[in-house]
Amino acid sequence: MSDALKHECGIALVRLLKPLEYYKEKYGTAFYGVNKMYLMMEKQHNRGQDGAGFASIKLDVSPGERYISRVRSNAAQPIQDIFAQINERINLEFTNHPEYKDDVAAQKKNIPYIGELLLGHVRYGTFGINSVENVHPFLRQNNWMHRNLIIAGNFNMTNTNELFDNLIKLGMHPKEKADTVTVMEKIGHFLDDAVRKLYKKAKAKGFNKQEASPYIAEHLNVAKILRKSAADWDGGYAMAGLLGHGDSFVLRDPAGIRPAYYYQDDEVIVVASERPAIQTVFNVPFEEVKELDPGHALIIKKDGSMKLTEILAPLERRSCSFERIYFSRGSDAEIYQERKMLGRLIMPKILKAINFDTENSVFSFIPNTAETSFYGMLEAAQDELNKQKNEAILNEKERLTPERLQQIQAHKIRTEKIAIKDVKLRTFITDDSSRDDLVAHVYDVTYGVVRPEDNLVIIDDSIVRGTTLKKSILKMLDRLHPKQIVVVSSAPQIRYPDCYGIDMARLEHLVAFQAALELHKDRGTYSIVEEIYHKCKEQVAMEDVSVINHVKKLYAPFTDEEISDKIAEIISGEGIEAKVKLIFQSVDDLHKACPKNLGDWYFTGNYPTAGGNRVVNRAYINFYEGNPERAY
Ligand SMILES: O=P(O)(O)OC[C@H]1O[C@H](OP(=O)(O)OP(=O)(O)O)[C@H](O)[C@@H]1O
Repeated sequence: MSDALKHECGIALVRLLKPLEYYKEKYGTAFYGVNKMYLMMEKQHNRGQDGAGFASIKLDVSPGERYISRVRSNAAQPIQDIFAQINERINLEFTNHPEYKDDVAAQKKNIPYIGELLLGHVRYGTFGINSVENVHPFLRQNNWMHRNLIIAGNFNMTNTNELFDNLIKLGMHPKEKADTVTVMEKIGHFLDDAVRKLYKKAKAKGFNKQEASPYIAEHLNVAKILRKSAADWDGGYAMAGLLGHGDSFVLRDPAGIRPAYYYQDDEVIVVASERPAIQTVFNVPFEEVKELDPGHALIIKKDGSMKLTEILAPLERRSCSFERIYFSRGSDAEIYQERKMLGRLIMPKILKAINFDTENSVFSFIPNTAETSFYGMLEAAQDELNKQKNEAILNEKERLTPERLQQIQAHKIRTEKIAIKDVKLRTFITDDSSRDDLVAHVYDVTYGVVRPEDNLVIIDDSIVRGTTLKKSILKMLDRLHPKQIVVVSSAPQIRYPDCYGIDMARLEHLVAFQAALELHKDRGTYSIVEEIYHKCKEQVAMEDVSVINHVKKLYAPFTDEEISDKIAEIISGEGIEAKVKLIFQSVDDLHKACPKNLGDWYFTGNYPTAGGNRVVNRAYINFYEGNPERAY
């Protein structure tokens, strides 16, 4: 959406708890961890298609031997690209050294990428430069093993500038302002500090420099380092890190905005952004994959012991509902039911829009994410039809003939595959410059199933900027000549920017915001736009906690339906012959469907951290002043 660099990504961490020989013996390869990591990343490719990175650490290597490997790619198919590179190198080693085949110790000593500790990352950068330097994991290198830090995160901080200034106050001179660098340098700073203190202690105990290293590794208090580092972070994050000697961690933000799940048995400890990635790759049931609590870190020491520790006092839980609606894979048992419920709950509004005429209505969806909510919508439509049939039978029971009964029973809900998506790509997470063109070409429609007297009911998971509908879908649906097109959004209206990962940074890009502006113009109340601007300006120098979201005032005079109707007008533009009706989920029903993910700031303007209000305030000022900068 504009020009800095943010991340809505997926992470995967694998720690092998047994010696590599064990995996060779049991699973036929010492590269078991690498293979599992490949699958874990593949199963999370929905979270990022712009870049992928992999890092691994070998435990207990001799000085002079390489123990950290990393490979990153921003190629077109980045996950495949990094594993092609990894496999090519491994195969080359085996071809040149057939003697390594059954010698795991030789493999570990001589072949890169193999290791006991592995970290993977898939990146989605909606905008900005997609250079390989921006792809995680990031590395902070040092000759002391335990000072090496490798970071990969699914995160967005609202206060990167403040964090950067705090680093300067610590006397640093960071080489970049990028949020990952800022976060990594912060952890790095406290890691260095902890190492220094432990070295002093070791010295006091009479250890020489060489003896001090294992002492430091053993006593390093990762929780304490994270506590100090994260104290001033404001944002949503699941941050994974490896330390060169073999400790590792994943830290989740105190409001639980970004997701993190883990699983442990006697062979592995695994962490991922999504539960099904773990379930499928390790073939474990739902209940055995646990969610990492907000504000907590999962810390694995080099010796394989694992601890869950509170790092920051948890805030009110406000996990991102957009994860459930769109971002996560719908194969998660809970998410699948939640998406179906979203489709179900919106049915009463649909029935009203089609005047209960199930006979002359075709139900369909915009691929791919909305498919699951379509099934829920269908179940509810089926219930309605059954109700209509029952009523007809009861009304006519005195005069019912077998023919008439058969006629009533023959009535079916009409479902068709109307919209077709020609590429398996997520357009929303494609950078802005190429998106309009992409959405215009990516969809196609099925001809010959819609009649002129039909309502065409089509569900999408969300309408953000409205470009998918305006530039592509509506024009194509109109070529089928239905009487009415009812576009249903399984998500409520997106009215406010998001600054915690699902990147929607510019207010004026949101079609709901544009609709509110138009409504004020229509009603002669446009002066409120300037009033809100002044209120926002007054807040610029305030502390985050005191800032109020004045943008709510822009929407306050209108009902949801008035805004929906105006959006329908905006996206249908000129040239659409069918009547276009737009239906959005209500926020209450969203919460009913997704009770564990109550984070709804993009719909309600109620931000989960203080930084959110600063961001919406800034976004509004930027809009008003025509400033194309990002709000955070
Ligand atoms: O209103 P807009 O700003 O145009 O964005 C909303 C659209 O973007 C997403 O599609 P995407 O292609 O990313 O994913 P999908 O195939 O998983 O549905 C989403 O499903 C909507 O269709």
